[in-house]
Amino acid sequence: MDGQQAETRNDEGRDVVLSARGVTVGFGSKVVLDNLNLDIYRGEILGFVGASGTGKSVLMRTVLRLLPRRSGNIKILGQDFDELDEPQRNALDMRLGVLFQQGALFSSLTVKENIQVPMREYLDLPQSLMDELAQLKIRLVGLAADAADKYPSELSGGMIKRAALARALALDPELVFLDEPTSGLDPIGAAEFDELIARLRDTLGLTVYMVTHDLDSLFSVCDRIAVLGKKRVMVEGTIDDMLAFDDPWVQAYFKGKRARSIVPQSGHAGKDSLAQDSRGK
Ligand SMILES: Nc1ncnc2c1ncn2[C@@H]1O[C@H](COP(=O)(O)OP(=O)(O)OP(=O)(O)O)[C@@H](O)[C@H]1O
Repeated sequence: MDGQQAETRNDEGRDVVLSARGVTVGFGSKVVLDNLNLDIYRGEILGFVGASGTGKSVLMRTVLRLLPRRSGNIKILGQDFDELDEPQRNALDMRLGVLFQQGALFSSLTVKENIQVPMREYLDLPQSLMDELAQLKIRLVGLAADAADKYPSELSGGMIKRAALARALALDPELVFLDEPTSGLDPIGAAEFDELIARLRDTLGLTVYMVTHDLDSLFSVCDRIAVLGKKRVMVEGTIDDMLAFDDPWVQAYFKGKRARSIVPQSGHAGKDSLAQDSRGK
């Protein structure tokens, strides 16, 4: 099977890069996700929210095959990992980038060496070329060239996020998973990181799956939002869809005191108008 050619269009002609159907995940007697469905479309930034402990990380880890699922089907870029052999799985893995919470850089490796970890794992390149590629990624995420030889302990929180993003982009992925990328950053650092994500999406054509608690991120860069609750995706769509959705948590989240200072509450909240009202003002 040629994975690159797999059909990924849905009935409406949209290019679905990730499709989860009937996904159930649990631990012992505890069911965390029950019959969950989700689609992510090519080129979008999908913001994934939900109360603490609802299973956002569990879903991301399940999609990345770090956790087993009890049932259901997940297709990424038109392919189901369960149906692939090892070389095909590796080829598909190379098309995905992941930024875990807290950056998760290897503390004993420099930034350059961290970025080269996936290159070493999946590619066979001469060191000089890997050095050049690492420098390209470092510039791409807005770090200075001399960050290459620094260790994570020598970097600020914002620089660590950028270095981790550079590592996630090491293999030029099509789909990038970001787990709370702006957590721990000050508002200006968070806004700059959001802008970087949006710019990379625009220039590289990335699709971004972003778990976040950051209302500003949701309103300034996300094209669509999915809300996890009651063990499934309760609602997915635009801000207007969120504002109109009748659920106490969704209402409190999108119409609460903090949201009121960010989100236009009158409906027809286009993303551009949201961006102006958000942290970037
Ligand atoms: N390996 C595990 N073993 C047992 N229970 C787990 C495991 N991983 C997660 N859980 C449980 O699954 C539920 C969902 O956890 P998860 O970390 O996905 O929540 P979350 O929505 O990402 O929360 P937060 O927003 O606080 O990060 C929690 O009740 C958690 O205790």
